[in-house]
Amino acid sequence: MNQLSLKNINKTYGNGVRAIEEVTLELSNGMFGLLGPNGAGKSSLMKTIVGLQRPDSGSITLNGIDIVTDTDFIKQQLGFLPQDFGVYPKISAYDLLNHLATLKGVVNKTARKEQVLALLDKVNLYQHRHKEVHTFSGGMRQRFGIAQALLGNPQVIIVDEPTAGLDPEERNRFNNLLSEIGEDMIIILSTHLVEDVKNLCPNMAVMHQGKVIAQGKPSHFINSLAGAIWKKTIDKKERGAYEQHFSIISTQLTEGKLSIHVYAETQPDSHFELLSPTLEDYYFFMMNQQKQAA
Ligand SMILES: Nc1ncnc2c1ncn2[C@@H]1O[C@H](COP(=O)(O)OP(=O)(O)OP(=O)(O)O)[C@@H](O)[C@H]1O
Repeated sequence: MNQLSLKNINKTYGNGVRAIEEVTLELSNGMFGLLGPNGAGKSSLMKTIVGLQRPDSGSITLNGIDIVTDTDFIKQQLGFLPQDFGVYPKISAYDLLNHLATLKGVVNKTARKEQVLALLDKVNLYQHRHKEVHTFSGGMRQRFGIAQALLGNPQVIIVDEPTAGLDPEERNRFNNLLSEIGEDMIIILSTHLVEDVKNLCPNMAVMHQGKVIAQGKPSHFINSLAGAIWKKTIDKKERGAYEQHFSIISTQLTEGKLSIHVYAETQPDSHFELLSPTLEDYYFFMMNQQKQAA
């Protein structure tokens, strides 16, 4: 069982933005969802774990080894699928993966060929191995990204917003691939999509303005709101009045009417219907609390 421990991580950029503030997380094998709105600090945290930037303070260890100072160790043990891969050179998927495998230190030619073909098969790109990666669809590129992240059998895989821009079918396929590989290693999925975390991750954390504001199991978070999420359909014009009297955590427009979800310990009025809370409700509840505290 792998153990990744982050203790009191801080990072402030040169422009004064405090992107990571006292982040402490404990992760072991399986998928871990890091959820938060744009700008919450997820990418900054990922880059810090990967070793692309150093934290100002705090420690990160993988299986007891300090990976902030021992960057060679983390490079061998880690695969990264960044938010933006940049431009792909005009070479085939096989040649590119083979080249990346060499960079990752897989020196034996036969072993490298075997690994590259096995990975292309794993991510369902074997039949496309002679095509150039820049001609791939978004979903194929992301699956190729997973193949390169898996080179060298890493213990930790980090994927940053991997399904952004994918159509629902490609997103589903990509998520299935993630959950298949997720059992024997740590996979960190950084995303603003609550649904992806709900479907894939047995453990998660919520980030907001550089801080971890919640960490635990999605089911635990959902249960913590049992009996307290209420729904009512109102007229759009009534929104302001409801906002004044109730703690509205989310709104949804359907056929010109507004469906509101309200957090309340008791039934706000007899027209409110009690709901079984979802992870979306928990996430919006937490975001709402942060807004109120600000
Ligand atoms: N290199 C940098 N220099 C200065 N500020 C930065 C830098 N990178 C990120 N930031 C700022 O740090 C904060 C956190 O950004 P970060 O990209 O880590 O958030 P995020 O949760 O990953 O959001 P997104 O999903 O939009 O990438 C933001 O205010 C951002 O503008």
